[in-house]
Amino acid sequence: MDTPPVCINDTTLRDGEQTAGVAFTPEERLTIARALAQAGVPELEVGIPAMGERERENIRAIAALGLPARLMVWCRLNEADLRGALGCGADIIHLATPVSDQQIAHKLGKDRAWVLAEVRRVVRLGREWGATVSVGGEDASRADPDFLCAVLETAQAAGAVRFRYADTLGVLDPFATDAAIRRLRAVSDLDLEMHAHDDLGLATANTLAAVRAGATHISTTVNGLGERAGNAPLEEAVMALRHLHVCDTGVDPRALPRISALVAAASGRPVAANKPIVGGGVFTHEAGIHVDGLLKNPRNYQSIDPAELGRSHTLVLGKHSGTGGVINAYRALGEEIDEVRARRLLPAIRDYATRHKSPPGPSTLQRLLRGSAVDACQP
Ligand SMILES: CC(=O)SCCNC(=O)CCNC(=O)[C@H](O)C(C)(C)COP(=O)(O)OP(=O)(O)OC[C@H]1O[C@@H](n2cnc3c(N)ncnc32)[C@H](O)[C@@H]1OP(=O)(O)O
Ligand SMILES: O=C(O)CCC(=O)C(=O)O
Repeated sequence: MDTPPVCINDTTLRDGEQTAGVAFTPEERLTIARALAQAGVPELEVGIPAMGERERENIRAIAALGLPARLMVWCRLNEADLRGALGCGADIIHLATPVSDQQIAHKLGKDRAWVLAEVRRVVRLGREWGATVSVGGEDASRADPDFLCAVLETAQAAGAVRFRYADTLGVLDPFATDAAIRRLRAVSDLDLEMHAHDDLGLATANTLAAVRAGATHISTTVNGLGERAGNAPLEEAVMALRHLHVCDTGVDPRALPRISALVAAASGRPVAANKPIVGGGVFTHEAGIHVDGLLKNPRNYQSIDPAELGRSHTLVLGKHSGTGGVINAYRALGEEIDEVRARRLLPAIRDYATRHKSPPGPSTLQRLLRGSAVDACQP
């Protein structure tokens, strides 16, 4: 099923940097913003002006790059934050308010009527001051759906161009996401942004469900950085939309591994080997049956062609290897061995991999080959 194009709003430099313990230098922020824009990410959420003059300088420095991406800044829904955001050079000022009764009462000490009145007042003020305004519904996934519709209608009537639906605590599954976004879509044609968190490992799935249900924008972060378990990873969203929804986000997949490495270094958060799309091990194969299948035809065990990402398959030997993999590994070293010889080598290869917790390298393979030749001469 084709889905309409969706606009990625990458928030690595806002929610991503909110990961506890992560702080980018001003230079890292510029490098990350540049890399994302050059890769084709159309929109970047680049910071929180209310944090102070230094952060506003950081935001202005990104704006001064003149990148081919729209810039958004995050504000609380109040006049002071809005005022601080003006003059930062952002294209969109995002004004966020809690929308669940829990947060309205126990974080703000207010009520629903106050929230609606503030949406009306502060969004209008932003419009009067010449800003393009987006409204964020924090904790939308725990909010009363009827109230959420009222917030959306109020925001639109006041002149907001977008509503961000935040699953702030990552409590949705794709079915609940579908229902929630469809409900909003039914009452309003306002642009809708899905902002998913990964507390239950469902951020990417929920983001895709939101797109199917009519979301026009999605929040992502590189490597899934973000509060607690993080946000929907940019690399997963781009590749899942491309493969499952036949949706081209405009982001060049070949740029994703480099951006992932850049953000991993700048954040001090290494990427797990099995992290989808960008993990070091996600195109590496050891198991005999898989290696045999890949050697016969890569499509036997390939969902994503690693070449799409500028990557390639790597075959290694280990405890689960079969003779096909062993013959292939020795061929790569210029040694032609037959199946009998390969089978004779397997126990030593398995033993090595078990003891070292890593595949044998070329010199070890040569040594094992010489050892097996000696063994073969024994009576
Ligand atoms: C779900 C999210 O990711 S929201 C984004 C969260 N990001 C961050 O907090 C990172 C940046 N934050 C900061 O630098 C600081 O928290 C600041 C500058 C925004 C505010 O700092 P302080 O004024 O010292 O307040 P502090 O952080 O202690 O408390 C937050 C205040 O904002 C209020 N607040 C929280 N969300 C909102 C909102 N959407 N709209 C209006 N007020 C809000 C809280 O009620 C609290 O105010 P109170 O003390 O009057 O009750
Ligand atoms: O912009 C918003 O409203 C969402 C803020 C956020 O990061 C969240 O709720 O998870």
